[in-house]
Amino acid sequence: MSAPQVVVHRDKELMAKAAAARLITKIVDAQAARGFASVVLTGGRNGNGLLAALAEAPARDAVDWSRLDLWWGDERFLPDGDPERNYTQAREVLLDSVPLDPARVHPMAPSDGPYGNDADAAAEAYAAELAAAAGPEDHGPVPSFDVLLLGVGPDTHVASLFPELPGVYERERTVVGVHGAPKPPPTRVSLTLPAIRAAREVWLLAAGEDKANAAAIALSGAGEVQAPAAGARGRSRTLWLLDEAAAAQLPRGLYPPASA
Ligand SMILES: O=C(O)[C@H](O)[C@@H](O)[C@H](O)[C@H](O)COP(=O)(O)O
Repeated sequence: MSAPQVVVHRDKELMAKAAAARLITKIVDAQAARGFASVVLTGGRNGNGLLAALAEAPARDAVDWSRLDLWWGDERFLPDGDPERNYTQAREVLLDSVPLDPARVHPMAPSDGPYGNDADAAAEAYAAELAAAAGPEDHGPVPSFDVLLLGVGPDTHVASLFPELPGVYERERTVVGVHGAPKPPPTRVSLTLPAIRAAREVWLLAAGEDKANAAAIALSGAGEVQAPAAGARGRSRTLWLLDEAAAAQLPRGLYPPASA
Protein backbone atom coordinates (compact mmCIF):
# COMPACT_ATOMS: atom_id res chain seq x y z
CA MET A 1 0.00 0.00 0.00
CA SER A 2 1.22 3.45 -0.87
CA ALA A 3 1.79 6.36 1.52
CA PRO A 4 -0.43 9.39 0.90
CA GLN A 5 0.82 12.26 -1.22
CA VAL A 6 -0.83 15.67 -0.90
CA VAL A 7 -1.45 18.17 -3.69
CA VAL A 8 -2.99 21.51 -2.72
CA HIS A 9 -4.76 23.76 -5.20
CA ARG A 10 -5.79 27.38 -4.70
CA ASP A 11 -9.54 26.78 -4.68
CA LYS A 12 -12.06 24.07 -5.38
CA GLU A 13 -12.66 25.06 -9.00
CA LEU A 14 -8.96 24.76 -9.78
CA MET A 15 -8.83 21.51 -7.82
CA ALA A 16 -11.64 20.07 -9.96
CA LYS A 17 -10.04 21.21 -13.21
CA ALA A 18 -6.62 19.88 -12.28
CA ALA A 19 -8.08 16.56 -11.12
CA ALA A 20 -10.04 16.26 -14.37
CA ALA A 21 -6.87 16.90 -16.40
CA ARG A 22 -5.01 14.35 -14.30
CA LEU A 23 -7.78 11.79 -14.81
CA ILE A 24 -7.88 12.28 -18.58
CA THR A 25 -4.13 11.64 -18.76
CA LYS A 26 -4.44 8.56 -16.58
CA ILE A 27 -7.25 7.09 -18.69
CA VAL A 28 -5.44 7.82 -21.97
CA ASP A 29 -2.24 6.21 -20.64
CA ALA A 30 -4.07 3.10 -19.41
CA GLN A 31 -5.92 2.74 -22.70
CA ALA A 32 -2.66 3.08 -24.62
CA ALA A 33 -0.97 0.45 -22.44
CA ARG A 34 -3.76 -2.11 -22.03
CA GLY A 35 -6.55 -1.13 -24.41
CA PHE A 36 -8.98 -0.09 -21.68
CA ALA A 37 -9.15 1.81 -18.41
CA SER A 38 -11.26 1.45 -15.28
CA VAL A 39 -12.37 4.21 -12.96
CA VAL A 40 -14.47 4.11 -9.80
CA LEU A 41 -16.69 7.15 -9.30
CA THR A 42 -17.79 8.72 -6.04
CA GLY A 43 -20.85 10.67 -4.97
CA GLY A 44 -20.77 14.13 -3.46
CA ARG A 45 -20.08 17.66 -4.62
CA ASN A 46 -16.36 17.25 -5.15
CA GLY A 47 -16.70 14.08 -7.22
CA ASN A 48 -19.41 15.71 -9.29
CA GLY A 49 -17.29 18.84 -9.60
CA LEU A 50 -14.53 16.73 -11.11
CA LEU A 51 -16.95 15.14 -13.59
CA ALA A 52 -18.33 18.56 -14.54
CA ALA A 53 -14.79 19.83 -15.14
CA LEU A 54 -14.11 16.73 -17.23
CA ALA A 55 -17.21 17.45 -19.32
CA GLU A 56 -15.83 20.90 -20.08
CA ALA A 57 -12.20 19.92 -20.65
CA PRO A 58 -11.22 20.17 -24.34
CA ALA A 59 -8.93 17.13 -23.87
CA ARG A 60 -11.91 14.94 -22.98
CA ASP A 61 -12.04 13.93 -26.65
CA ALA A 62 -8.66 12.23 -26.18
CA VAL A 63 -10.43 9.57 -24.10
CA ASP A 64 -11.88 6.54 -25.87
CA TRP A 65 -15.11 6.49 -23.88
CA SER A 66 -16.16 3.18 -25.39
CA ARG A 67 -13.20 1.48 -23.70
CA LEU A 68 -13.72 2.84 -20.20
CA ASP A 69 -15.11 0.70 -17.39
CA LEU A 70 -17.03 2.69 -14.80
CA TRP A 71 -17.83 1.47 -11.31
CA TRP A 72 -19.14 3.20 -8.21
CA GLY A 73 -17.57 3.37 -4.76
CA ASP A 74 -20.92 3.83 -3.12
CA GLU A 75 -24.56 4.52 -3.81
CA ARG A 76 -27.42 6.12 -1.97
CA PHE A 77 -30.00 3.33 -1.93
CA LEU A 78 -32.90 5.13 -3.62
CA PRO A 79 -35.26 4.45 -6.53
CA ASP A 80 -33.99 4.45 -10.10
CA GLY A 81 -33.77 8.00 -11.46
CA ASP A 82 -33.91 9.62 -8.01
CA PRO A 83 -32.05 12.94 -8.28
CA GLU A 84 -30.09 12.09 -5.11
CA ARG A 85 -28.69 8.87 -6.53
CA ASN A 86 -24.97 9.11 -7.29
CA TYR A 87 -25.58 7.38 -10.62
CA THR A 88 -28.27 9.91 -11.62
CA GLN A 89 -25.99 12.81 -10.74
CA ALA A 90 -23.01 11.37 -12.64
CA ARG A 91 -25.21 10.85 -15.69
CA GLU A 92 -26.40 14.43 -15.57
CA VAL A 93 -23.01 16.04 -15.23
CA LEU A 94 -21.05 13.86 -17.64
CA LEU A 95 -22.06 10.33 -18.53
CA ASP A 96 -25.07 11.11 -20.72
CA SER A 97 -22.93 13.32 -22.94
CA VAL A 98 -20.11 10.88 -23.75
CA PRO A 99 -20.22 7.74 -25.93
CA LEU A 100 -19.77 5.09 -23.22
CA ASP A 101 -20.32 1.39 -23.87
CA PRO A 102 -23.36 0.58 -21.65
CA ALA A 103 -21.93 -2.90 -21.02
CA ARG A 104 -18.93 -1.27 -19.31
CA VAL A 105 -20.99 0.98 -17.01
CA HIS A 106 -21.72 -0.66 -13.65
CA PRO A 107 -24.12 1.32 -11.45
CA MET A 108 -25.17 -0.16 -8.12
CA ALA A 109 -28.78 -1.36 -8.01
CA PRO A 110 -31.54 1.09 -7.05
CA SER A 111 -34.01 0.42 -4.24
CA ASP A 112 -36.74 -0.43 -6.76
CA GLY A 113 -34.53 -2.72 -8.85
CA PRO A 114 -34.09 -6.50 -8.95
CA TYR A 115 -33.25 -6.69 -5.24
CA GLY A 116 -36.15 -4.54 -4.11
CA ASN A 117 -35.56 -2.66 -0.90
CA ASP A 118 -32.81 -5.05 0.26
CA ALA A 119 -29.53 -3.11 0.33
CA ASP A 120 -27.62 -6.18 1.54
CA ALA A 121 -28.79 -8.18 -1.48
CA ALA A 122 -27.86 -5.28 -3.78
CA ALA A 123 -24.41 -5.24 -2.18
CA GLU A 124 -23.98 -8.96 -2.65
CA ALA A 125 -24.96 -8.66 -6.31
CA TYR A 126 -22.45 -5.86 -6.83
CA ALA A 127 -19.73 -7.95 -5.20
CA ALA A 128 -20.56 -10.75 -7.65
CA GLU A 129 -20.38 -8.31 -10.57
CA LEU A 130 -16.96 -7.14 -9.42
CA ALA A 131 -15.75 -10.71 -8.94
CA ALA A 132 -16.91 -11.63 -12.44
CA ALA A 133 -14.91 -8.72 -13.86
CA ALA A 134 -11.73 -9.62 -11.96
CA GLY A 135 -9.10 -11.62 -13.84
CA PRO A 136 -6.23 -13.87 -12.77
CA GLU A 137 -3.89 -10.88 -12.83
CA ASP A 138 -5.97 -9.12 -10.18
CA HIS A 139 -5.36 -9.43 -6.47
CA GLY A 140 -8.62 -11.04 -5.42
CA PRO A 141 -12.30 -10.72 -6.35
CA VAL A 142 -12.09 -7.08 -7.49
CA PRO A 143 -10.57 -5.63 -10.67
CA SER A 144 -7.39 -3.56 -10.27
CA PHE A 145 -9.08 -0.24 -10.95
CA ASP A 146 -6.81 2.35 -12.51
CA VAL A 147 -8.23 5.18 -10.41
CA LEU A 148 -10.71 5.05 -7.56
CA LEU A 149 -12.15 8.44 -6.63
CA LEU A 150 -13.40 9.28 -3.15
CA GLY A 151 -14.93 12.37 -1.62
CA VAL A 152 -14.09 12.87 2.05
CA GLY A 153 -16.76 13.78 4.58
CA PRO A 154 -16.22 16.23 7.47
CA ASP A 155 -16.29 13.18 9.78
CA THR A 156 -13.58 11.47 7.62
CA HIS A 157 -16.04 9.09 5.93
CA VAL A 158 -15.22 7.85 2.44
CA ALA A 159 -17.68 6.11 0.10
CA SER A 160 -20.37 5.08 2.63
CA LEU A 161 -17.90 3.89 5.26
CA PHE A 162 -18.58 5.99 8.34
CA PRO A 163 -16.46 6.09 11.51
CA GLU A 164 -17.16 3.13 13.80
CA LEU A 165 -20.14 1.80 11.79
CA PRO A 166 -19.97 -1.91 10.86
CA GLY A 167 -18.91 -1.34 7.22
CA VAL A 168 -15.53 0.02 8.19
CA TYR A 169 -14.68 -3.17 10.12
CA GLU A 170 -15.38 -5.42 7.13
CA ARG A 171 -12.39 -7.55 6.12
CA GLU A 172 -13.94 -10.25 3.92
CA ARG A 173 -16.75 -8.84 1.83
CA THR A 174 -15.95 -6.35 -0.92
CA VAL A 175 -19.36 -4.59 -0.88
CA VAL A 176 -21.75 -4.07 2.02
CA GLY A 177 -25.21 -2.68 2.65
CA VAL A 178 -25.03 0.29 5.01
CA HIS A 179 -27.83 1.03 7.47
CA GLY A 180 -28.22 4.08 9.68
CA ALA A 181 -25.69 6.27 7.86
CA PRO A 182 -25.38 9.69 9.52
CA LYS A 183 -25.36 11.37 6.09
CA PRO A 184 -28.74 11.02 4.36
CA PRO A 185 -30.07 8.81 3.00
CA PRO A 186 -29.47 6.35 5.84
CA THR A 187 -29.47 3.27 3.61
CA ARG A 188 -26.56 2.93 1.23
CA VAL A 189 -24.37 0.41 -0.56
CA SER A 190 -20.60 0.75 -0.31
CA LEU A 191 -17.31 -0.80 -1.32
CA THR A 192 -15.32 -1.83 1.73
CA LEU A 193 -11.75 -0.82 2.52
CA PRO A 194 -10.30 -4.09 1.14
CA ALA A 195 -12.09 -3.43 -2.18
CA ILE A 196 -10.93 0.19 -2.23
CA ARG A 197 -7.36 -0.98 -1.64
CA ALA A 198 -7.50 -3.17 -4.75
CA ALA A 199 -7.19 0.01 -6.84
CA ARG A 200 -3.86 0.94 -8.35
CA GLU A 201 -4.51 4.57 -7.47
CA VAL A 202 -6.86 6.08 -4.90
CA TRP A 203 -7.55 9.81 -5.18
CA LEU A 204 -9.28 11.55 -2.29
CA LEU A 205 -10.92 14.90 -2.98
CA ALA A 206 -11.71 17.46 -0.31
CA ALA A 207 -12.43 21.17 -0.54
CA GLY A 208 -13.59 23.77 1.94
CA GLU A 209 -12.83 24.62 5.55
CA ASP A 210 -15.33 22.07 6.87
CA LYS A 211 -12.94 19.37 5.57
CA ALA A 212 -9.78 20.78 7.16
CA ASN A 213 -10.13 18.83 10.39
CA ALA A 214 -10.95 15.59 8.56
CA ALA A 215 -7.92 15.89 6.28
CA ALA A 216 -5.64 16.68 9.23
CA ILE A 217 -6.91 13.71 11.27
CA ALA A 218 -6.77 11.21 8.42
CA LEU A 219 -3.27 12.31 7.43
CA SER A 220 -1.90 12.29 10.97
CA GLY A 221 -1.83 8.57 11.58
CA ALA A 222 -5.43 8.05 12.76
CA GLY A 223 -6.81 4.52 12.67
CA GLU A 224 -9.19 3.57 9.85
CA VAL A 225 -12.06 2.63 12.17
CA GLN A 226 -12.16 6.14 13.63
CA ALA A 227 -11.09 7.80 10.38
CA PRO A 228 -12.06 5.67 7.37
CA ALA A 229 -10.26 8.04 4.97
CA ALA A 230 -6.99 7.00 6.62
CA GLY A 231 -7.55 3.44 5.38
CA ALA A 232 -8.22 4.41 1.77
CA ARG A 233 -4.93 3.64 0.04
CA GLY A 234 -4.04 2.65 -3.49
CA ARG A 235 -1.60 -0.14 -4.25
CA SER A 236 0.75 2.15 -6.14
CA ARG A 237 -0.50 5.63 -5.30
CA THR A 238 -2.65 7.46 -2.76
CA LEU A 239 -3.29 11.05 -3.70
CA TRP A 240 -5.05 13.65 -1.60
CA LEU A 241 -6.28 16.49 -3.81
CA LEU A 242 -7.20 19.45 -1.64
CA ASP A 243 -7.95 23.11 -1.88
CA GLU A 244 -6.16 25.54 0.44
CA ALA A 245 -9.09 25.70 2.86
CA ALA A 246 -9.16 21.92 3.31
CA ALA A 247 -5.37 21.87 3.73
CA ALA A 248 -5.35 24.59 6.38
CA GLN A 249 -4.87 22.27 9.36
CA LEU A 250 -2.47 19.73 7.86
CA PRO A 251 0.54 18.93 9.99
CA ARG A 252 3.63 20.84 8.88
CA GLY A 253 5.85 19.04 6.45
CA LEU A 254 3.10 17.06 4.70
CA TYR A 255 3.34 19.17 1.59
CA PRO A 256 5.58 22.03 0.53
CA PRO A 257 4.13 25.20 2.09
CA ALA A 258 3.14 28.03 -0.25
CA SER A 259 5.95 30.56 -0.63
CA ALA A 260 5.44 33.60 1.57
O1 LIG B 1 -22.77 9.34 -1.56
C1 LIG B 1 -22.07 10.15 -1.01
O2 LIG B 1 -22.53 11.12 -0.45
C2 LIG B 1 -20.60 9.93 -1.02
O3 LIG B 1 -20.03 9.16 -1.94
C3 LIG B 1 -19.79 10.47 0.11
O4 LIG B 1 -18.77 9.63 0.55
C4 LIG B 1 -19.21 11.81 -0.37
O5 LIG B 1 -18.23 11.61 -1.34
C5 LIG B 1 -18.63 12.60 0.79
O6 LIG B 1 -19.65 12.80 1.75
C6 LIG B 1 -18.07 13.93 0.35
O7 LIG B 1 -19.10 14.68 -0.23
P1 LIG B 1 -18.85 16.18 -0.71
O8 LIG B 1 -17.82 16.11 -1.79
O9 LIG B 1 -20.20 16.64 -1.19
O10 LIG B 1 -18.40 16.93 0.49
